[in-house]
Formats: sequence, structure tokens, C-alpha cells
Amino acid sequence: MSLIVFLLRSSWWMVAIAILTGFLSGGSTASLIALISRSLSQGSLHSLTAIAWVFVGLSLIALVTSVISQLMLIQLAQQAVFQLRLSLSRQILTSELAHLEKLGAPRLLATLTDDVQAVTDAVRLVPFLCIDLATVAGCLVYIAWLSWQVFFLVVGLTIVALSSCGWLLRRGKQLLARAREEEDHLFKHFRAVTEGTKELKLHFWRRQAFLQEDLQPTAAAFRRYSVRGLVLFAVTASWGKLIFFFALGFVLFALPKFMTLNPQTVSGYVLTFTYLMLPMDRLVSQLPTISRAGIALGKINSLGLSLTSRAELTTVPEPVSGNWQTVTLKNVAYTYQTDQDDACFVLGPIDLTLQRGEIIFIVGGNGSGKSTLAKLITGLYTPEMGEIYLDEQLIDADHQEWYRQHFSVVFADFYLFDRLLGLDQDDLDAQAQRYLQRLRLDRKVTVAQGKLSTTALSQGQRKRLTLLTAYLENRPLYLFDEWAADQDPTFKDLFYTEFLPQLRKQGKTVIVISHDDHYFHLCDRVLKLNYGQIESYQQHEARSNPFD
Ligand SMILES: Nc1ncnc2c1ncn2[C@@H]1O[C@H](COP(=O)(O)OP(=O)(O)OP(=O)(O)O)[C@@H](O)[C@H]1O
Repeated sequence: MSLIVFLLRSSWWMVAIAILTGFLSGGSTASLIALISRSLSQGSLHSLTAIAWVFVGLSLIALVTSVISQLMLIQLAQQAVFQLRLSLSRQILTSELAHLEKLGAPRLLATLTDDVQAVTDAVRLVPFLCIDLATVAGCLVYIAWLSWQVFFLVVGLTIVALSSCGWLLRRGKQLLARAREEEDHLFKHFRAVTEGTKELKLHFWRRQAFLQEDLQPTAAAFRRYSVRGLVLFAVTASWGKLIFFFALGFVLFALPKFMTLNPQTVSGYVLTFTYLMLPMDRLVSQLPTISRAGIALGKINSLGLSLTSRAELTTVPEPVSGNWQTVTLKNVAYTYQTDQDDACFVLGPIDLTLQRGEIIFIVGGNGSGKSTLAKLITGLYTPEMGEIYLDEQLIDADHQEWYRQHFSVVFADFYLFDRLLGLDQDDLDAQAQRYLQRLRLDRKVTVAQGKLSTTALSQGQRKRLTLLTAYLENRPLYLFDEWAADQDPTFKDLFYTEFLPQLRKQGKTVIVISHDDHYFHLCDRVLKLNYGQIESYQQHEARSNPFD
């Protein structure tokens, strides 16, 4: 049902046409069966030409309507999956960062890949299922026309079959849902496999422990629930088939004892029943796929709802403010909500004013809140308390997107795109090539049509490459989170003594999270954090650029 709603949401009129043509196709197929059965039973030769014409006509209708129905449904299904993929990605990108961090990457990945795949698998079947359903309905109409008693018998048997299978189906679905829950954990372990390969390869016992205590139990639980669920579905399918054979046997052997049936009618039933078996079998054997898709859609919807509940307002932002002077944090505080209340971390309340054209270092021990403050300053986290202003403008939900456009940031856990996305300078390649020279990467990387020739570089070189994007973005405020941590001494020196002062000279404000205390004298201010509180400010005299 959820699958039909999902398709209806994509285009109700296409669903309507597909169902209508599907039923026409199924109806004509059923009529063909009826025609064959009648001509076999009546064996009349004089109307053979007429019957042949009806046969050809029905075959053509069945063919054309089946093609139209399938075309519609294939397009519709693929369109729905396409929209699903895009809308999920959009929802993720518009949801609050804090919420995404709480949901965790494995959950998001499992839904983006596995759940969408489960829906795709089921949606691919929909065209065939519709035609099968229509054929079954058409055959039932023919049976009803032959004899309403037998029709009621078939309907009764179907009700018995469905209700006797109901428990099995529900239980099967529950088990598949539990298997799906295990999949989230499985994705977490797969991340460990792909991202922790080096650590696992280097330590035999760690690898064994990971495989035996983490991966294997989760994979085994997934297998256990899947096997049990699928077995129940298989039992249901076989039971359903048996009931149909029972119906056939009843019509063949028992019914003639209660009522008089001529052999032609009986042969009509037998032919119809035998033909019915095939679509019925296909319908029942696809139940697990349909059921999985239902579970996946449930997961997708719950993720979608959860993402929408924490969605941010997205509008095309106004151009950034050219002559801004200050960014002010007034009484700003932020708390990480964790399951254990006593373990939550509180940053602030913090009062801080960033001036245009200054270099400010944020220092402090591990876990003192530097990166959290960085995410608040750049507008990635919304303060739980207090306000942020850009000059006089309060940064509320309406201005958040605009405010973020003022920052060029390189986080400690940065992501490097292999294309210079969202930059539309005319001479982008030439500019990029000049910066690559400055970053001493021009022998390693080239840029053509905004695409980097490679990102397979050393960690330090990859980090240098992030500066390329930062320079090209040319935004008013720069934030570097432990940027220099993995640079060689020469380049580290270049970063602090040349790059940062040059940015300041261009009127940029530069915020640097750093542990390199022998460069602290090069900045205007040092702000020290301790357990989420500003422990000290150190104001230096305005420095001149040593390279001026
Ligand atoms: N996503 C999160 N969910 C819950 N708690 C978090 C999260 N991120 C950070 N924390 C907690 O907040 C505190 C501050 O973390 P933060 O990353 O801001 O510190 P930091 O000063 O940047 O540390 P480091 O120098 O190690 O990078 C830590 O105690 C950390 O456990």
C-alpha cells in the first residue's frame, strides 16, 4: 500500500493510466482464456473465423495495453526513485548539522543506499504485479460468469488463505524489519572496514576481535532475522499455492457431487485455474520484496520526518556584506545533548567581537570547545542561548544562509571536492593554477575546466589543496581549524608568516585554531578556551605584515 502511495505522490494521473491500461490488459488476457476455454469446450467449427478475429483483437488489446501500462509504470517508478534520491539528499543538506551529527553517518548511508535500493527493487516489479493482478481479477470475473457458486468458493478460499497466512505475513514482516534494524549497525561496521583498514591490517588481534565480536554477530543477526522472515514468506507462498490446488481438486472431484456441472464448464474451470496459478504464484513470491520495500519506505519516511523537523530555512542568499566591520557573539552558549545527562558538554556563555582585518587565534586543550566555537561562529550550529550579529544585523533563521556565505572554512576533518564547485570566475583555471604554484602543488595537480587532475595526495598536500578553494572563494572571513597541524616546518612557517598576514592585508578576518604557540605573537589576539569557557584573552599590539 505504501508503495502505491509513494507512486501516487509522484504522478497520480500516470498511476491512473497505468492501472486502467493494466486492467484492460489483464481483462483481455482473461477474456482470451475464456475464449480458448469456450472454443475448446464447444468445439464449434462454423464460427471459427469470427472466433479467430475476436482472438486476434483481444491479443492486440492485451499487447498494446500491457505495453502502455508497463511503459507508464516503468517511467513513473524510475521517476519516483529519482525524486526520492534527490529529495533525501536535499533534506539531509538542509537539516541542521547538529541533528545530522546525532543521527550519524551510518543511518544516513543505510537509508540513502539500501532503503532506496529496496524501494527500487519493488518498484521495478510494480508493472508486472499490476498486470498479474488484473489478470487474476479478469479470471475471477470469468469464473463468476461460469458459476457464481464457484466464484464464491474461490473468494472464500482466498479469504481463508489470506487470514491463515496473515499471522505468517505479519511475523515475516516483523522479522525483516528487525533485519533492517541490524543493517544500521552493519553499516557502522562497514565504515570501520573501509576507513579503519590500516589499523585493522596492522593488528591481527584487533582485526580478529573486530570480525568476531562486532561484524560477525551483527551480520549473523541480520542473516538470522532475514532467513526466518524469508522462510515465513516462503511457507506462506507454498501454503497459498496448496490452497489453490485444493480449490482445483474441489472443483474437479467434490463439486460434481453437490451440483451438476457439464464437462465443458469443468474444463473451463480447470483451464482458468491452471492459468491463474502463474500470476498468483508470481504475486505471492514477490511478497518479501514488497514487504522489504514497505519497511524501507517506513525508514525513509521516518528519516525524512526527522530531517524535516530540524530543517533550516533555505533561500538564495543576498550578496555578502562588502563593508562589514564586526561579528559579535553576545552571551552565546551551546550544549551537546547526549543520552547521559551528566556527560553533556556546555560551551559558553561567550561574549566575543571579531573585527574586520584581524587575526585571532583560538587555543585550548583537547575537548575545550574550539571546534564547537568554530561551528557557532560560522553559523553551522545555532546557539542555544544568546545572539550573533554581523554589524547590526541579528543572525536569525532568515539570515543564517546569508551569514554563512561570509566564511571560508577549512575544518580539521575537511572534505576535498575534486571539482571547484560553485565558483564562476571567467579565468578560474588560470587563477587556480597560480594559487597551485603558491601552494607548491603545481607539479602534482593541474586544473582543467574547474576539475582537479587528482586528489590522491599526501594528507599535508590535500590540506594545502583546501587552501586553493578558500582563496578562490575570496570571502571576508577565514577560519582554519588546526590547518597547520600536518604541514612540514617550511610550509607551516609560510602559512603563519606569509599566508595569514596577506589575508589580513586584504582586509580579511582570520580565525585560526592552533596549538603552535611559537606563532602566537603573529596574531592580534589569542583567545584561550578551557572546558567550554573563555579562560583568557591576550591582546597583542597591531602587527605589521613582515612581508609588507
Ligand atoms: N557531535 C558531538 N556530540 C556530542 N558531544 C560532542 C560532539 N562534538 C564534540 N563533543 C564534545 O564537546 C566537547 C568539545 O569538543 P570540540 O571538538 O569542540 O573540542 P576541541 O577543543 O576542538 O578539541 P580538539 O582540540 O581535540 O579538536 C568535547 O568534550 C566533545 O566530547
